[in-house]
Amino acid sequence: MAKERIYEVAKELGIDNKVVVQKAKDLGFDVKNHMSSIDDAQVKKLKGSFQNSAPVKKQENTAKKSSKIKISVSSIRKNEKKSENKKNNKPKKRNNQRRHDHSNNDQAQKQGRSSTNARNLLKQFKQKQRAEETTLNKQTQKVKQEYHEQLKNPKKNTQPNKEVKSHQVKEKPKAEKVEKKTIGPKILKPSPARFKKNKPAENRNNASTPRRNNEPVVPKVSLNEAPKEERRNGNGHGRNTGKPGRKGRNQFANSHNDHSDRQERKRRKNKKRQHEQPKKQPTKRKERPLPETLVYEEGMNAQDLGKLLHREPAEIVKKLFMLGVMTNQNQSLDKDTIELLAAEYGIDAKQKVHEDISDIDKLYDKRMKAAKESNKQVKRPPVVTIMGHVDHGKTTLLDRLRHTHVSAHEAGGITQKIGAYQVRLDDRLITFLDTPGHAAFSNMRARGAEITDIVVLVVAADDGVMPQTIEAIDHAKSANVPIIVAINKMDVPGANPQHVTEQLMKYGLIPEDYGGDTIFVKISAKTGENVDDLLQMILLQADVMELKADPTQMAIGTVVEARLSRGRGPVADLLVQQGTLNVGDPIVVGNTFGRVRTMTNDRGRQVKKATPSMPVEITGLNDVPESADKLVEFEDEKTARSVGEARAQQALQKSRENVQHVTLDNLFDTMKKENMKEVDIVLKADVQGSVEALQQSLEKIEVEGVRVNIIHSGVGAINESDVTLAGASNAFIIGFNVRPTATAKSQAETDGVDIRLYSIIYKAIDDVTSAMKGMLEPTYEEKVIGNLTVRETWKVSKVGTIAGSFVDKGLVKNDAKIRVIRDGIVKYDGEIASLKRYKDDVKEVKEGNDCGLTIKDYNDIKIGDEFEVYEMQQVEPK
Ligand SMILES: Nc1nc2c(ncn2[C@@H]2O[C@H](COP(=O)(O)OP(=O)(O)OP(=O)(O)O)[C@@H](O)[C@H]2O)c(=O)[nH]1
Repeated sequence: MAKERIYEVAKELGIDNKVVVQKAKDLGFDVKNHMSSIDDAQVKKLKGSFQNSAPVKKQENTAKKSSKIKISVSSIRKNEKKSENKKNNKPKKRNNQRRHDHSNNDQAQKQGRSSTNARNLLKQFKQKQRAEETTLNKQTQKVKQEYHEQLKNPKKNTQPNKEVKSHQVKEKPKAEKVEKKTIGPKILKPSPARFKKNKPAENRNNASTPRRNNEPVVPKVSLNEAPKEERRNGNGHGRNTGKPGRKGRNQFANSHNDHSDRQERKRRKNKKRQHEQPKKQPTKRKERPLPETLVYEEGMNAQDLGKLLHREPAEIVKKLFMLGVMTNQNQSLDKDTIELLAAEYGIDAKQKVHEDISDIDKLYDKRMKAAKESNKQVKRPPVVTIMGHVDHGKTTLLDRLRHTHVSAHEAGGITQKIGAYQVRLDDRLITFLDTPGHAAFSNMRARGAEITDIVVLVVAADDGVMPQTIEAIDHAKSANVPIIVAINKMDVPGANPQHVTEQLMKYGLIPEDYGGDTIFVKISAKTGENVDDLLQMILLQADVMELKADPTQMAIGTVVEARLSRGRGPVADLLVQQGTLNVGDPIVVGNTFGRVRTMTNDRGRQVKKATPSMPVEITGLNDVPESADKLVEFEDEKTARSVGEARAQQALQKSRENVQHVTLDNLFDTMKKENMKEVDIVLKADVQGSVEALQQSLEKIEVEGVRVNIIHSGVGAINESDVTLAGASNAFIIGFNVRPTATAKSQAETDGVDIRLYSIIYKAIDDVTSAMKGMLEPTYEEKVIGNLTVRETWKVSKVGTIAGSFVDKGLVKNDAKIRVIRDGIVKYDGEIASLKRYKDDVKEVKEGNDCGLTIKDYNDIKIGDEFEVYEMQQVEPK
């Protein structure tokens, strides 16, 4: 049996689905909605039931349609009404009339007239609608004309009628928009596409008429086309009032909806995609082979080790668990555990050695060593220091060299005081340090700078060997620097070079003529006699020493002098020792850092680079370094900065700590700690005989392979030079029947140099021997500080006997020692346990006061006992 669905029946009848469904339900059919099916009989019955009512429905529909039209028309009229003056009641009446007609029609529909009537009715409505449209157009035309007039004469028509005003209000935004678009030179013609899309009617109208500036083209169009637009838009059948605000709101709502819809769609899509795609399994780390050696750092955790071993941290944790170490991935592991783990994996473990880049001394030494092993080494100029006794002609010699051998060869060269300068001889350079004397030399040495290759010892031929000559010899020897003797003032009539030579031979400087290896040159700094020979000899000595450097590596050097310049900031005169220093290089100098900003040579010329042994003055450091500070070039400024800052911090820390020099007291410990093979001593005595006697005795001392080495000995008071030398050589000073000068004493205190003074030779020898054997015990002496008498005693349980005493003489201290004397016999010798004055614990009680005291482990105190209070005081060795 054929079945039909309700909606099919409704379609056939031209009736609304809902009505048909309801009817079917009324007829008792089992239907739920318009999709429910009914059999033929039911179809017939249903259709039959609509025999009479169907036309009514159709009529209803028509009525609905007409009502829609009516709404449309009424809404237009409503708009119109707004724009028109409300005083005009005529249209209202007409409307009322129409409404009346319409209600009549409705009534007729309700009374169930035929479909023909309905169609007629519809026709009537359409006619009316057209008629109304015509009226509306006429009115619009009128408004348009008024609007034109107003635009042409805006001032004249200051009081437009309400109708016009209403239209203006309605169209204002558009008009403004257009005016903005059309006025002014910058206005561009709107794109045809957009124009067409937004205002098709306008486009059509404007096609024939050329547009002029300020011509209200758009208002004309919009006014004309407004109703058409409304219809065309079909926005709620004329419900579009044309109000920009509302339209805007709708647009916003729509766009908002669009946006949220889009988001919603996107979200759903993503969700779907997520759903579709099976969850990605975490990719398993590729199994890579274990390293041969595990280079670890203490404190690494399972994650760090996992990275090194190419294993999952979880696996490491598991392995450790199996080894009995309970840990998690982030827990730091100790050395043993890491090595155990490495053993479990069957690989070697090696702890990473941290290189402290802030230790520039190490870096300096490393580069120095690398340069010496380099095959890119080239000859470098020797660095010379001139030493000698006062007034023997050091400065004169330096000046002569500077003026003759610098100016003569370098055009326009006037030497600059930059701590060092270079002289030229036969196209070879020699660098002279501009600070003569052994003090500066030893100061540099004391600070670890050994920049001098050759010492020129100036001895005046008319004066001979003097104390400072000897000091200079000792300083040079101590630094292992070869000496070239320049016997000066040869022009002076009383010059006796032979005598000088003989004197110097006593100090181990044997000329080649006498079978030695020391070069002697007889010169006159004043006249310049043989000065070239001296230079030749220096170069010869340099050749013997094979002084070379590698200019290709990163630069290292040493500061000769440094100062703060007013306009240029910190300035350092330095000597490049290895590599080449360039302008712009990041450097660390001592505890300062920076970039080489400018570089000036000894002739005051700006240079771009400095090669080995070349003295230059540089700027660009953040602070003033000290002389003898080391310069080390770095790859980048960042590292240089961090190293410099770290060093400055360390220096600050160090300055707070006391630097310990070798003293007789710590000699044994130092010997053991520093694995010393020689104990260096500076020896000073009142007479040469004592010096020799002491020197011989001291040099005979030998304790477990360690010997005494007298680095300098002399007659006279201990002076600053002795202290400097001792400080630089980590030696101590022995003075026999001599005293240090005031300045030497204070310098020794500052530098921590130990000075021992003796008047008995064997005592000095004993002390040194004992110190070397580690047996030099400090000597103590008993010193009685007070006497007391016991006047009262109290026995207190847990405390013992308290002796109420009176201080007869001196004082009593709570940490002093005490003797109990009864009838002249010492009854007990011990320590004070507590000391009180009244009820308070006190540190000391002075003469004429009462006090209460207890004695450690002794309670047999009686009234009338005497106490002798004493201290053990260290006695300075005499
Ligand atoms: N006749 C003569 N006089 C010289 C010679 N060399 C130096 N003099 C003089 O000796 C004096 C001292 O010379 P300096 O060069 O100042 O001696 P110095 O060693 O530098 O002295 P200090 O700086 O005090 O350590 C000056 O008057 C010089 O003119 C020389 O070769 N012949």
